[in-house]
Amino acid sequence: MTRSETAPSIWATANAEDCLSFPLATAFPSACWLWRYFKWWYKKTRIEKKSAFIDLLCAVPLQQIYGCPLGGIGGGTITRGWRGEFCRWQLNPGKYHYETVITDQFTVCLRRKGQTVYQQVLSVEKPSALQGWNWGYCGRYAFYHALYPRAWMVYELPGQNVVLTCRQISPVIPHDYKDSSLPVGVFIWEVENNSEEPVDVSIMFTLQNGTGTKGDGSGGHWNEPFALQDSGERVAGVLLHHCTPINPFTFAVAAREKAGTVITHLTAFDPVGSGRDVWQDLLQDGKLESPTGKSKQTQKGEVTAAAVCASCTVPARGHGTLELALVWDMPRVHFGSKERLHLRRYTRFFGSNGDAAPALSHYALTHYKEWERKIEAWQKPILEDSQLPSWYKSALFNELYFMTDGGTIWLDIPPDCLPQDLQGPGAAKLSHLLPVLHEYGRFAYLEGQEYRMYNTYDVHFYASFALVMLWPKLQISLQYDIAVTVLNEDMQPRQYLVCGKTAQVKLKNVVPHDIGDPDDEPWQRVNAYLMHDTANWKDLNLKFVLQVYRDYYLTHDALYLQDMWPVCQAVMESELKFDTDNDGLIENGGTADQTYDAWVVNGASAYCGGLWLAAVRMMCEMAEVLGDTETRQKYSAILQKGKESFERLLWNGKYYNYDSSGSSTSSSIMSDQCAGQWFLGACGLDQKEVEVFPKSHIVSALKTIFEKNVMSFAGGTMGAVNGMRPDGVPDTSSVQSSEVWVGVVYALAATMIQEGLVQEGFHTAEGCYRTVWENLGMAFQTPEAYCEKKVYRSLAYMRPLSIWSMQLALESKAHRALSPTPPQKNPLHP
Ligand SMILES: C[C@H](CCC(=O)O)[C@H]1CC[C@H]2[C@@H]3[C@H](O)C[C@@H]4C[C@H](O[C@@H]5O[C@H](CO)[C@@H](O)[C@H](O)[C@H]5O)CC[C@]4(C)[C@H]3CC[C@]12C
Repeated sequence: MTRSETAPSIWATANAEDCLSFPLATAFPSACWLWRYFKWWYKKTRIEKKSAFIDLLCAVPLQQIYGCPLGGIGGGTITRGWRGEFCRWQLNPGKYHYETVITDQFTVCLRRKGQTVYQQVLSVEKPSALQGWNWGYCGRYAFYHALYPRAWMVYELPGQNVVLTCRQISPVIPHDYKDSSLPVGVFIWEVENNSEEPVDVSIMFTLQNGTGTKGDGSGGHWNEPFALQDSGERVAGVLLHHCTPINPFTFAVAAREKAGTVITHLTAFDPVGSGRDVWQDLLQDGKLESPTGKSKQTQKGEVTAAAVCASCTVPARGHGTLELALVWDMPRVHFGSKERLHLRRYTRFFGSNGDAAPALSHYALTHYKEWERKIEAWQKPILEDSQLPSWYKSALFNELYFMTDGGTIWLDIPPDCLPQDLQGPGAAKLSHLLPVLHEYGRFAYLEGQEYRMYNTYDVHFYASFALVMLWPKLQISLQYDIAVTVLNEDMQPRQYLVCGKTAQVKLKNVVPHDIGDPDDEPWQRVNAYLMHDTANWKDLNLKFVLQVYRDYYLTHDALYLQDMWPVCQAVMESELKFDTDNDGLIENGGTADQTYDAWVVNGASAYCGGLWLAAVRMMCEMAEVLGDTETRQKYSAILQKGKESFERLLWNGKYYNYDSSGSSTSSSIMSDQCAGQWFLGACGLDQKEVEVFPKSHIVSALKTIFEKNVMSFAGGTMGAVNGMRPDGVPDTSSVQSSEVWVGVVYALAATMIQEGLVQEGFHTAEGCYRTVWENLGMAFQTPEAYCEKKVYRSLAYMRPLSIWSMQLALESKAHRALSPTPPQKNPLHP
């Protein structure tokens, strides 16, 4: 199959064998750390029989096969490959299973003058299973395009003068909090008959009862046909009940019946056998037998599948449409601990009894046109902007796949059920917590498919732009959840793996690293990350304050600001303790005590010091809005002192030094040194009258980064390396200083755009996009990091969602150009 180069689409060339996942050997010289990790890993995986939240001994193998995932937000996802396969499954929240289920296919049957003339599985595979089917479609006649949340597959049927286009649509719609939560995807097949005679066209959708795991053969699964008529619209298909003890679910394969369209089915067939029965059934008359009644329950060791077929006649030189859908209804979920039952968001609209698959199918097939209209209205202005390069349009929308395919869960919190973690003292202090959670639910996504922690906060800081710009209520809800955990503590002691010291899991008045592991009980037990004790991290608290103000600026939600204000004060009080010499600037502690968790930083630092000053500035701003004069005065004084210290300790005439420790790498050029300015700019707090960092210094630092970290690295074609020595050689003092972090690069590009270095910003970001989506073939699995020489780390990662901050920067610039208004005007609410 060919992936068309017509932008925006995706294209991959690299061989998986050329690429190395993060080699464990890079963890040396810390043999003690390795030993502690191994002991912990052994206990977790071999004794407790659970999986490790980061499994360094068992990385996910790179497969350059992925395309656009199916499904809305937080109801589970099924990713299809660009060859059309169903290959990545996340139905149990936050847990991935990477397996192509060969039974899951679309097959086309063409009939002319009452004779079947062509019947073909639309797959290039030639598997050993289902030998009775006609496999091996010639990939040269197929084309794939993806622009999330939609994808298009075009099949030119050889020798038939017929072209099929399958439009795959998932309900991922900005500012929509209902349809966006639905666990559905539709496949709209457009048939173009370019021949001089009519043709009968059938599209058969086959699906295995299960996701390709051992559970498919555990017995007790069964299928049944269904039809649902409502408001004059009828859909029909087969339900596949997957009856596991934990998180049972029902698939529906469905099609829309309308004048001229016939829907037929086969309730059950054996996907492990030759498949001849189903093949012959279709071949005979382009329809399936359509038996009534339920199938038998499967026996242990037996697997079952079903088929649904939609058929119509397309006139000579005419056009026809067949509409199919896939639905998965897993309304009630347990996380790995199995302690509590949770309801998914969509149960609010479709019930939680596990019988919603017919209604969901009906809804999807009768609403997809509206979804398409809304998606088009959202994407069109960006796609039609001739100033923007094609690669950017592809990157902006396609990186959004992680919003659903980040192990995402969106829970409903009904008014009559209060989760235990909301019954503590923290929750009581937040007056609008419950109204927000009841109205918009609870949202969590993984740090990465390989780093299984929900809402990793130092990383979400970057990704949060996508959430606040597209689903602001989910960002507000997430922030409320973080605020609750700030006010709570977990006194359980545990040993941290990197330093070996024992300390409690969570301190009061500090922001947690993450909200928990989906294989445990997230929200109830936070801080799944046990590499470092993050109570000492310097960035987490600041990132909370920065997001609170940014969210307020973009949403104008005054109740949110009021609720968050005491929490901001509490975390800033904790943070003030890190200003050990009382110079108005915090100091790092000589460990890797921030998001670069393997890059040691000591004393004042450009990254954390810059975030600190930005947060102090925002404290002044919030105090002003809330009329808290005392606090404003307190933080204004700190800001004055801190600004002076920052410039004195770190400014070297060209850029801000990495840190002030005077070590051999203190003068390294960090690509992320302007992170504080990035947030200030996003909130309109970068104007001359209110600037924290002198404009000339920021511009000079960004130009230096562009010259050194971008243009002197890999010929300027791979984005910005995290750390560069002033002589143009990457800083190899730590594993992470010589990496490129895709999400950091997109944030850097946004900062450049904010500061008027627009060409530089696009050039910088383009390097990452082309490296990941084109050269490394990592479409729909953008990693956290890669090195110059084809080493990558942590596939399918949260941080690259920061690309949406580039979009915010562009919108702000356009808004300012149109109306040079006073500072602090918000582009989302002009
Ligand atoms: C302990 C080693 C250092 C030994 C020494 O200096 O003597 C560490 C060297 C490399 C580390 C691993 C590597 O950095 C990748 C993983 C990072 C992961 O943390 C998440 O990743 C984000 C950064 O990419 C971070 O922002 C986020 O907050 C984290 O959740 C933790 C596991 C790593 C495998 C890490 C483990 C320690 C090293 C081996």
